[in-house]
Amino acid sequence: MRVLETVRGPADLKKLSPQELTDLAAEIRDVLVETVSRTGGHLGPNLGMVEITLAMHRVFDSPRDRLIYDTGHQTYVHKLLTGRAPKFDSLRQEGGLSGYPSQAESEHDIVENSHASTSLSYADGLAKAYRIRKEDRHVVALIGDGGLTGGMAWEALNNIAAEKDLKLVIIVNDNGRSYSPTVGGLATHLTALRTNPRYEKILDLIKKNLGRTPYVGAPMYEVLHGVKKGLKDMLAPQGMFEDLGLKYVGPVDGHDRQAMEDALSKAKAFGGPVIVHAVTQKGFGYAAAEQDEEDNFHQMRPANKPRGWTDVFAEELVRIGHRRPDVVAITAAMMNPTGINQFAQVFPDRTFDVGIAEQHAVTSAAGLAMGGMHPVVGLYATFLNRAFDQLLLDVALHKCGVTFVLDRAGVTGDDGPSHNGMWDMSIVQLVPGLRLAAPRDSTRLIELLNEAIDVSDAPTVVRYAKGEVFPDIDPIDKVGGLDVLHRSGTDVLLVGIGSMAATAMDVADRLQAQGIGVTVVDPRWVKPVDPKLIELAPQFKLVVTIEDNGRAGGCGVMIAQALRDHNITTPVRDFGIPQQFLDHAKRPAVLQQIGLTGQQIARDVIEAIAQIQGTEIDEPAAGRPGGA
Ligand SMILES: Cc1ncc(C[n+]2csc(CCOP(=O)(O)OP(=O)(O)O)c2C)c(N)n1
Ligand SMILES: CC(=O)[C@@H](O)[C@H](O)COP(=O)(O)O
Ligand SMILES: [Mg+2]
Repeated sequence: MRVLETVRGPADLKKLSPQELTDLAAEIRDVLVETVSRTGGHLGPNLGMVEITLAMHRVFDSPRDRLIYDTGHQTYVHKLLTGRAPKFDSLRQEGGLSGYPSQAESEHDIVENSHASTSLSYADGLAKAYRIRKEDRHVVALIGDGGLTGGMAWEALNNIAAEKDLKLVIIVNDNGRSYSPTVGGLATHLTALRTNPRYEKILDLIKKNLGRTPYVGAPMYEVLHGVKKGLKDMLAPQGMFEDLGLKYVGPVDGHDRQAMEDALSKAKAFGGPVIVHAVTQKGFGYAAAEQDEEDNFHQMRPANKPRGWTDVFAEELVRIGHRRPDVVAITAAMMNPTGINQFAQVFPDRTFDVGIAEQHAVTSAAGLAMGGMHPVVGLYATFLNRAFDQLLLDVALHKCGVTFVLDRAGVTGDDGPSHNGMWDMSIVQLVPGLRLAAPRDSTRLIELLNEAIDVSDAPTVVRYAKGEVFPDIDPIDKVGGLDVLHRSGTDVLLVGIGSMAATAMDVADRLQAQGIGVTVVDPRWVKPVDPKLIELAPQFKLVVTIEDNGRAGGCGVMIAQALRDHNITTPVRDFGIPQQFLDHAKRPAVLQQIGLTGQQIARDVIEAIAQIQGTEIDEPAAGRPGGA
């Protein structure tokens, strides 16, 4: 029987011998490689977390002691050790294990949000609560070197450093990478702590000399190895953590389970905030991941990935860069995933990776614009949430010409509720002067990106979905700023927004088959509302909008408001993502669940038209969230 099969929870770990623990680590790595290669997910980060997670669960008593993981993408080992090994095959599958912590899955899980740099704030709050309630519990927060480049982490550290009696252990999992190598002064400092030349030289000297002394030498070196941390503390440059007033333990070899347990036990005994600096390698123990230059298999990439929206953007941005020397690109630690790496290869001096620091990225972009540049900020749509105030009052208030390119907009699916790009078109509606574009295909993405960077007195946003780019849908006509995509009558004016234009075409065909005349338009620029839409609406019985964004404050709501503002009474049905947190599943499955497929929308529209005409329909549509 495999050791892993004997581990039904953390308590079982404490009974294992050193050899069994070594065997267990190897078994876990085999399971990770075999499963994640099939299901997709974060293989690299989790291969780097095997010994650390074992040590965490052997030194602390989860769930009495709370274990918090920053971003949460590195919790597969935690899941395997907390009773979920039998279900691990269902990772990231619909109805299966989430790729992130899930309170519904286990009492050992607490933070579900996959947005980085939040763990220390949760830990600060939790530890204060236990102190007030006089509960003798530890809080352990694991944060990566990438997570530490986020501003929230430093806000939290500033507070934690002042609370000398918080039972809080912070493990910095320092593998030197976010996706790509971690950037900035912090990364440099962590490297200094990790590889202090004086320390390494002295240690090598001791190792060499002692190694030559028979019998006594080797054991003596082991003794020194045990005091290695002390040596390191003494020789390493005073860390900023200690300058902050935080107790610092390390650097510790994060793949040496015993060393990690010793360090965590020391930290636990301290009884106040302690930072344990663990040095690991992303992808450790699996050569293909260790040698993967791009991102050490941070996120499994399909072998033959089809041409996607990101590729179209990446190539066009390089073309723009050649003709517009004022254009610069900014990424928040996601150079490759956003496609900005191609611009960086050609224009390295005009590319800025600011770390996982979206707020800084946006306000720095405002500064760059004030200085005469035209920044293009590449983010995942969901991560713009974090920089709303900066967009509103640093960029838009000053009428800065900054272009935001939001990838992974709409339902992304696999990465769970906090990764869907379902809030961006709602929050940008609130920004005065901002212009929002939603391309339906690659031709429109290229057009709209070029139109956006020509706007120099307001923020512009271009947003598109995850994955494969949709086939071009050429317009049959143009009316003002509207592309007319289908024309079979004036019962329904169907506004297909961005990637949902293809769905709108499907709906139009289904309605036409039922004798309902439809005109499908794509506004391309969805904010401000195109005056032509307002002019056309009275000619129709019903206006229908379809968007891959939350319905609350979405484009549909804004179009309905614009019609009301012009005293137009044509009713509007807005279809979008219901304002819910959506469980992980593949995108098509989620769209089906929320009623955002052509068939479901067509059925709702037929019902609506029947109500308007006062006629009966054969089979009333079953109620569904997306069309409500
Ligand atoms: C606010 C935010 N921006 C970007 C991301 C995308 N992202 C996911 S994991 C990751 C890198 C995390 O690096 P690190 O914290 O060092 O953890 P590691 O993967 O190295 O273990 C990034 C940038 C995110 N989850 N949250
Ligand atoms: C954890 C994280 O934020 C990303 O790694 C996330 O998994 C996005 O994955 P994609 O790049 O595949 O959309
Ligand atoms: Mg890292």
